[in-house]
Amino acid sequence: MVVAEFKNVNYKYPLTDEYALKEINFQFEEGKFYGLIGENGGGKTTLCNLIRGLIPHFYNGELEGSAKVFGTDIKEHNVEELAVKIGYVFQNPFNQMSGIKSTVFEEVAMGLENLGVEKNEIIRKVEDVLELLGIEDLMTKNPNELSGGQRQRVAFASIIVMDNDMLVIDEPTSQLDPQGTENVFEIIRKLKQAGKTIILVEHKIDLIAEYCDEIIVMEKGQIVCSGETKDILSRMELLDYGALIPQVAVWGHEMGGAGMPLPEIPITVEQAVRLVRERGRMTDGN
Ligand SMILES: Nc1ncnc2c1ncn2[C@@H]1O[C@H](COP(=O)(O)OP(=O)(O)OP(=O)(O)O)[C@@H](O)[C@H]1O
Repeated sequence: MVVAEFKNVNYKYPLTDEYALKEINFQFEEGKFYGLIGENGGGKTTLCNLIRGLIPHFYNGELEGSAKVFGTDIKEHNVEELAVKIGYVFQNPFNQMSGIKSTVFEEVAMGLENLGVEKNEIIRKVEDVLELLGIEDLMTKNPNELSGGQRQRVAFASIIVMDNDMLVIDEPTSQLDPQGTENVFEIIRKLKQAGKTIILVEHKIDLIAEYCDEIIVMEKGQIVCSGETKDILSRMELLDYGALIPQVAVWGHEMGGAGMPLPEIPITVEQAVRLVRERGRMTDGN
C-alpha cells in the first residue's frame, strides 16, 4: 500500500527564490525502511517536513504539484491529526524528553494521556514498549537522573508507544558515540520488524547500508536516484551527487580496476567477506 505519493512537486520556502524541492516524483510504500541521503542542503529535511504536513501548514511558501499522504492531499490534512499517525524523532533524542515528569513511566505515558487513552491501556502499552527496549527496570526512575544511553531509550520509548504508522527520523545519531548510534539503529530495526514505515535521514552510510530497504538520494532539491539499497549504494556516481557510498563498495570497485573483479559490489563488510571467499574458491578451482 502507498502511504505517501508525490507527483511533480516543487516547493520554495517563503521569501526565497530557489526551489528547496524540485520535480519530486516518488511513492513511499507501507512497511518499508527508507534511507534518505545526500549533500547538505539537498532537501532531505524539507521532504520530511512535507510528509509531516509542516509544509505547507507551518512553513507557507509555494507548493506546486500533487502531494498526498495516507491518500489525502497534504493541503487538506490537519497537522495535529497527522502527528498522531507520523511519529517524529528529533535529531537529538535528548531534546525529546519533556523534563517535567518525575518517573520514566509518566514520561512515556504522557503522549497517550494527552490523547485521552484509557488508564489500563496506557499501563499495558507503556509496559510493552519498555520491555521491547529492554528498560522495564527504569520504570520508576526519575528521567532526569538517567545516564545518556538510558535517556535516549526512554526518548525513543515515548515515540514508539504512540504506535504511529509511520516514523520520520532525522539524523538521530548526529550527537551520539558509536555505541549510542548502534543502540539507536537496533531500536529502529525493531520498529521495522513491527511493520512500521520508516524514513530515516542519516549520514552514517555504513549503517544505512546495513539496515535500509530502499535509498533515496537527494541533490539540490531533486531525487537524483532511488531504489533498492544494494543497487544504489554500490554506484560510484553517488559521489558526484555529494552523497557517500560505503568504503567496502569503493574497495569493490578498486578490486575490479586492479583486474580482480568481485562477482558483485559489496555494500557491507559481511558481504565483502563472503565475496572474497567466493572469489577465492573460484580462483582455487581454476
Ligand atoms: N526554513 C527555511 N527557510 C528558507 N530556506 C530553507 C529553510 N529550511 C531549509 N531551507 C533551504 O532549503 C534547502 C534544502 O534544505 P534542507 O534542510 O531540506 O536540506 P538537507 O538535505 O536536510 O540538509 P542537511 O543535510 O544539511 O540537514 C537549502 O537550500 C536550505 O538552505
